[in-house]
Amino acid sequence: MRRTDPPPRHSLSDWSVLFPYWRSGEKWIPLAMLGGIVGLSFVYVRMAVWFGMWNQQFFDAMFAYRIGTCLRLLPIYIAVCILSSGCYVFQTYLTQVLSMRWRLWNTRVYLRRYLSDTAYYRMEHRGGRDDNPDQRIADDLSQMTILSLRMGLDGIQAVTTLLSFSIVLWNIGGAFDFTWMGHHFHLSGYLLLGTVAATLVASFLMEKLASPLIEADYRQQHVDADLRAALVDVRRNSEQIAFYRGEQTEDLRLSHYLANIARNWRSVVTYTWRASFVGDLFNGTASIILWVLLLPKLLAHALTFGEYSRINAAFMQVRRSLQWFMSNYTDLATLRSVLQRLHEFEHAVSQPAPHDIVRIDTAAPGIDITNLTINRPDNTPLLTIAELHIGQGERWMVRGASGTGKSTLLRAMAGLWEYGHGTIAFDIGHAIFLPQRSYLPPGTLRRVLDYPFSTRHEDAYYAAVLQTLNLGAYIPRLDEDACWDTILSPGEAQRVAIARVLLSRPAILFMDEATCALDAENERNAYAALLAALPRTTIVSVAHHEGLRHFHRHEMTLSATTGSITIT
Ligand SMILES: Nc1ncnc2c1ncn2[C@@H]1O[C@H](COP(=O)(O)OP(=O)(O)OP(=O)(O)O)[C@@H](O)[C@H]1O
Repeated sequence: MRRTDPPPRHSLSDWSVLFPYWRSGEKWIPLAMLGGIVGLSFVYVRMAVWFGMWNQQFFDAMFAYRIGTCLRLLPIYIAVCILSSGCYVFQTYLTQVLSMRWRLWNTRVYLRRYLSDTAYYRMEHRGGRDDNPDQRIADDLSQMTILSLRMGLDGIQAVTTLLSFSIVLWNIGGAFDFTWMGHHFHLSGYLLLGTVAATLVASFLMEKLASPLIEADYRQQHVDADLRAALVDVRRNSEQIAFYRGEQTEDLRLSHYLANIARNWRSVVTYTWRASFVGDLFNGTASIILWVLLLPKLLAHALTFGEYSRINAAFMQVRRSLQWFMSNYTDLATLRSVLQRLHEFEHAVSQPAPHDIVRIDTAAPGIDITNLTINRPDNTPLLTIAELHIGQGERWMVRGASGTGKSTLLRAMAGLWEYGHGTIAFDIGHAIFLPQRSYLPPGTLRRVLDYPFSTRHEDAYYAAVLQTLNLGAYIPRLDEDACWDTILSPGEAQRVAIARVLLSRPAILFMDEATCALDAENERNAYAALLAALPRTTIVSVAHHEGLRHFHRHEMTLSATTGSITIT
């Protein structure tokens, strides 16, 4: 996301990311669990109502010095306490299990969508708001399930509590009769009305003071992610930075992100402080509010201690449940920004890959290009190929000055370039692309050599291929689990990538300066090995080194001035 962009407005459609799990084929078990959790909430609230009645009986007996009644009431209380704690523990357990199941399901779905149809590549190269997919998949999904379950269930419990204790408060609060300016007033359920009015005033104040917290929280997630991404950048490029001794510049860059965090954090602190102040003030003054509401009863000497304790419990419960929105304000703010980010992510992964450059998967040997125009992202033309046929087993060298579009041509062949139009036909399923910098995933060297396939070969085959490419020293380390990306030199990494080709024996091979880090002898050796082992494989190779010309029968030279190709 560009930092100058204001955070987007929250919209109702953001909430749609909550629903797919509950409509999926797996919905029955989670729905049953959810039903169990909600059922336990009702039981829990029913017990709280019972505790209120017990309080009244117990304290009335206590202040009437009826010790026998008190002793009779105590064991029942202990039994219900144990039952209530059991309900609470079981409910917590069910909620945690449900939360994890939901998170795992969502993460699997997101990963599938992120990794399908090269969405991960397009999101990275298009720019825009859909940054930090790692944060979306790893953190936001977890937060979404935990927060929405907790808040949803607390919300249900708050409503149930509110209804149950409102009835209690209405019934035992009685009416308030008074005369004002010569008129007689009769106010039924005034205790309940007074409690609701006081809580709503506090909630209104809270909304006014703390609503910017949502935006501040949204920005906070972004600035935190920026710092994390910059640190990953330093880790990935540690060697280059160390060679340049770029520590100071990196320090400045990281400090810039840190300053953004600090700046936004100040807003978060201010808005949180405001919200907490109103919430805390209201909590602190609750007993005074109740005292004021009870004044008519006190003045009329119409309140026993048992009644007071029951009213107090009911008042607190009604207040707490009404206050649910207030006390969860920060969580609600976080949930809304999490949903907003996930919605943006969903929007980004669901953007269809443009297919203006049509790739036709054909079983026919060779490659056919028709009316191909490749543009730059700003739609200015870069390269045009009217008609080109590359026959099976032919070796083509692609040449041209830097920036003429050689790598972009290969990107278009791989279906990764979306600007332009035309048709490219070849056996897509049996083609391999070798970029200049190979990807070496963590794991054993054997796994690195097999990537991205899971086909296993005989040990002797791996050994022979490594030996051919002068990588014999690594044969004993085939099963060593290591970070090969940092262990192997760039030239060795390129030879490992060529070893992959020799192992997987593709019908078509595209290489983009895939041997540029090798010395002349190893480069010649690598090409000779490829040609000897794969005589029927079609090879299209972007290369600058003159020494490679004699490994190719054909040459395609890209022109910077005309944007066309010359074939020799
Ligand atoms: N993602 C991108 N966004 C904007 N411009 C791009 C992008 N990728 C490539 N280009 C532009 O397209 C042109 C061709 O780039 P390309 O990498 O294909 O050149 P090349 O011929 O392979 O160069 P070199 O020999 O230096 O590797 C360049 O002007 C480059 O700036």
